[in-house]
Amino acid sequence: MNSDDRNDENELKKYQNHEFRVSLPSEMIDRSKYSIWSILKQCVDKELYRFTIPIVWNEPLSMLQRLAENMKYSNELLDKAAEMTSAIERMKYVSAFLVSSTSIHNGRLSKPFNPLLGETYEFISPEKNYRICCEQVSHHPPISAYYSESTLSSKTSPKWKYYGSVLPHMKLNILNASVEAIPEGIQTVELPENEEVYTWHNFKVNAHNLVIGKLWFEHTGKTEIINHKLKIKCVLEYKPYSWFVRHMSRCEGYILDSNDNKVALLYGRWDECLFCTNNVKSPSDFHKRVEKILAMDEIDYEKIRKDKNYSDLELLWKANGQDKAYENFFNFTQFTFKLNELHSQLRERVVLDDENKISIGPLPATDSRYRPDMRLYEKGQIDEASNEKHRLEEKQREVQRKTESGELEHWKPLWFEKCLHHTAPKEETWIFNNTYWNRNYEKCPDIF
Ligand SMILES: CC(C)CCC[C@@H](C)[C@H]1CC[C@H]2[C@@H]3CC=C4C[C@@H](O)CC[C@]4(C)[C@H]3CC[C@]12C
Repeated sequence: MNSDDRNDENELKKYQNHEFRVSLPSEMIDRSKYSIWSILKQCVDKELYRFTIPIVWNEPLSMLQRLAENMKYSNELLDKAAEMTSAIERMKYVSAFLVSSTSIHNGRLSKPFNPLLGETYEFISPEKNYRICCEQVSHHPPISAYYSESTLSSKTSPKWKYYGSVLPHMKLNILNASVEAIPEGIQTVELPENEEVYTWHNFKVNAHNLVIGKLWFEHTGKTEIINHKLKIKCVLEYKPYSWFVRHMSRCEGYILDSNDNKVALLYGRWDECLFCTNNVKSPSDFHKRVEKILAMDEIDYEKIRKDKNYSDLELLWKANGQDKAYENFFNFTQFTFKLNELHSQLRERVVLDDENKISIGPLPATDSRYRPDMRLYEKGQIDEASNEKHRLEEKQREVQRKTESGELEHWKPLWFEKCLHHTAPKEETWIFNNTYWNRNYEKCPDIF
């Protein structure tokens, strides 16, 4: 072993043992003086991304980092999906993964920073069992693409892949003072060992009470997860809050086999837990029994497992109750704090993992963690952050002008390519070209 190897080993240990920060450098400021409505109401019939919303309504993360957050329960649920021997069971865990990814955004009443064109973000889980790479591939309209994979492999390919793109259309509803964000774009999970491809579209998000009262967000709508190989489907619905029923965040659904027969029922809360039963005879009885569980002050999952009234119930997913949200820190959790931390191993050098497969750092200059405006905002330097944000947007506009006048070549994303989806008919998507992890950043643009 030469000294370089030893150094690598030490660096890797440092990465693995790195104690991530447990809060942000500064608490968020009081927003009550900044009316968001006075700005939003000018945006009727226009796409909201064309308007500058005061920076105090932002959270110190970019949309790319928000997408990386969807990974929080991936090793629990996608690993499990990949391990199941029955396709119906696999579908259950892919569905639970979608629900778990919604839970992460609960209570996050701020707008993430709009990524600059060419901005990237990578996150390798500290346990090193998955990695994700995101890129802002279009500016107007804003499109963020992401690709993630398990770094555990089954034979030669990763155990699972999860990728897609998001274009958040924001629509304003003047009458009830709400904003609706409709994410366009197809999301895919692949389980290579079973040669299965699952796709779906994300739920929309409604922001209520923008004028008076307490701002709150709600995910609603219906979606279908399709296993294209076996034609198995899961239909999932997030119910809007209704004053009459007074139920929040309810999520219900069912799984259909290839002959369109219901083979399983799902019910739960997208911010808390998801239950399932194979007894499809009486959905209303199933819903009632789960409602009883949800009504408990503190759900005792251990007790439920042993209770014979619930013997047919399967708990597919529950939120990690220990990871509490910090109200003074934009409702971030401990997991969220990690996302924008720029620790030395990410900055300085290449570190290889035990099998010399995964290199950790250095980051390209386009990584969201290097965004100066977000860094200032995180420290509570609001005015400086706002000026920097303005400077970056101006810089981006200048490049755009030069592109339009032909002075500069048209920008092509570096790590993703737009094409037709290989499995879902007629859908356009962005596919990862698998070159990012070679860490050759020569072509990275200067955006910050
Ligand atoms: C008026 C202001 C405060 C409105 C802010 C709207 C914000 C909260 C909206 C706009 C776009 C939305 C995002 C659109 C798409 C996705 C992808 C999905 O997989 C998880 C939710 C997520 C990440 C949404 C989270 C909430 C979101 C960021």
